[in-house]
Amino acid sequence: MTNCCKVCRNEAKQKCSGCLNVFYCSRNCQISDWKSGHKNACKPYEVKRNEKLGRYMIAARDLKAGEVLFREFAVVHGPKMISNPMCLGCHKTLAIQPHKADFYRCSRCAWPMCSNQCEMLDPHIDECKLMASKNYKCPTKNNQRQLEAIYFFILPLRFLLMKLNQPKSFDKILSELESHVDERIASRSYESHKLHLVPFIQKLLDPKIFTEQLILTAVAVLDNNCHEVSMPLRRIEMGGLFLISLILCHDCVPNTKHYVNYVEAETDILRYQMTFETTVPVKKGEHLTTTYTDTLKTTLERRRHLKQTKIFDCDCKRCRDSTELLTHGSSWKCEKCNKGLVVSMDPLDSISNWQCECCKSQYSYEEISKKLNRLQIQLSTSIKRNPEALENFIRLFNGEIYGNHLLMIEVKYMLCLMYGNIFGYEYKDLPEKLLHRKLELCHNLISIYSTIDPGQANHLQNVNFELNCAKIIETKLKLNRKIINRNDAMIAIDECLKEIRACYNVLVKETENKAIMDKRLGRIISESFV
Ligand SMILES: C[S@@+](CC[C@H](N)C(=O)[O-])C[C@H]1O[C@@H](n2cnc3c(N)ncnc32)[C@H](O)[C@@H]1O
Repeated sequence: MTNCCKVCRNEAKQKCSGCLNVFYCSRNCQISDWKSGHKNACKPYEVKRNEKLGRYMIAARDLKAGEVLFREFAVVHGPKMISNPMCLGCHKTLAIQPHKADFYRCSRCAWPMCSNQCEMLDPHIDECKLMASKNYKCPTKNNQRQLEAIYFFILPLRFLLMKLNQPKSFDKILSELESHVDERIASRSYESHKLHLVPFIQKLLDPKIFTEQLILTAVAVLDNNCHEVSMPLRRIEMGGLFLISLILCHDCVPNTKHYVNYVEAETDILRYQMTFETTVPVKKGEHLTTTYTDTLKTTLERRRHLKQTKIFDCDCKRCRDSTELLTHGSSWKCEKCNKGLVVSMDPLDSISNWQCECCKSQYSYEEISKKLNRLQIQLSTSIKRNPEALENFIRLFNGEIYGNHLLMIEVKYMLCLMYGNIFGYEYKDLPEKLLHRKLELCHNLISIYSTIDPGQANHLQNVNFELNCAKIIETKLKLNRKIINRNDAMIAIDECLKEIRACYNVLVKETENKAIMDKRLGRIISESFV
């Protein structure tokens, strides 16, 4: 069957490379269609709506792993409610310089800043003028906790200022975005916003326009829809409202990932660019999903977090399955028979009993929660930078929790990154026993991550990178012992380097990772000469 040009209906051989949905006979026809509307239609996703999810996204065509779905900038961004001291101009985390008594402070509103250049940056100018006009000066706080609390109103204020500067956009956002404001009324944070945030904002903005209800709804919209903008190397830690990104619905096994890159632009507001891309192939019509929580936490923790922050009960395939898709990521070992695994009798009911799959003994929800808390505290007090302490943790609790329990997996991930890389455990110093331990950890982690956060997701790529590094070292050992010949060793090492480069290419799309990844790649390349 021949294809017709979308513009002139002549025979056409070239497909639009963006959406792969339309054909053109010539570049001229493609350009004219782009200008007359294809620019907006040419997207790899479509937005749909249903009763349960509100708006959500589906794939507009078959998508490969690693395809960019969209890139966008935040409409508003700024410090989280509790924030490290940060510059309100460039948003870098601040520390008081040695031998100085205080931060540099904005000459008009007295907020901590990097320097006078940051005073004039875009997101700060409007709030600065407003605060100066109301004679409001940032209070000087001495201890860290007080300092962290002073930022609570900045992001809501920036969002509310849109009502004055871009009223149509603000009203559209407020009416379109889900806030679950009515369900938030019973929460502690709602009460705190009502008591502290509303009166504060109303001192700065006209209470006749900025009513209590408007302010509380705006904050609920932020709480329900903001993404984190986290760039540790740039010392950036804040929140942002990304209007396309927020449409993706949640799944505890997502098929996309996202990252924020810093893009040079004229105004500061354009600097933090969000990219969403697929991590696995997605068929046309399938939901595009993200995670609103941490995929590497247990079902109880993920569902509790989603209920508290996004006000819904997750019933995805992973949450519905008490074995978490056969990974047993939440399972305990039975104390009674010492044989079976203990799983929730109804994972969608957070207070249901748990039961041993083997001897059928039951455990209450309280018992299981207490155990989990105890182990979490124990882990947070283990010296996390020390492999011996982490191996001890595994030995100590091996009898209680299953080896694939996500708390164990967290510890194993730390160990897998440490062996071969940190001082005292670099490959040149690593005993063979620990090299084999690293290989074992990598295989174990890959089997779990491939199920719960598969494809091009960062944890899996990191572990695959590490696995192939360890395999190179193992190959060199075999060569030294003449277990394999030089030619076979070179072929095996080449295969590993191919895998390592593929992981590197995935991970460096997030430019924050580049410097670290370059170092990791450089180290293993220098180790791989035979
Ligand atoms: C960031 S918003 C997503 C976009 C939103 N649906 C809209 O129309 O603007 C998050 C909200 O979407 C809904 N949602 C997303 N994923 C869901 C899921 N897996 N199950 C139930 N509700 C979900 C919940 O109401 C949640 O509070």
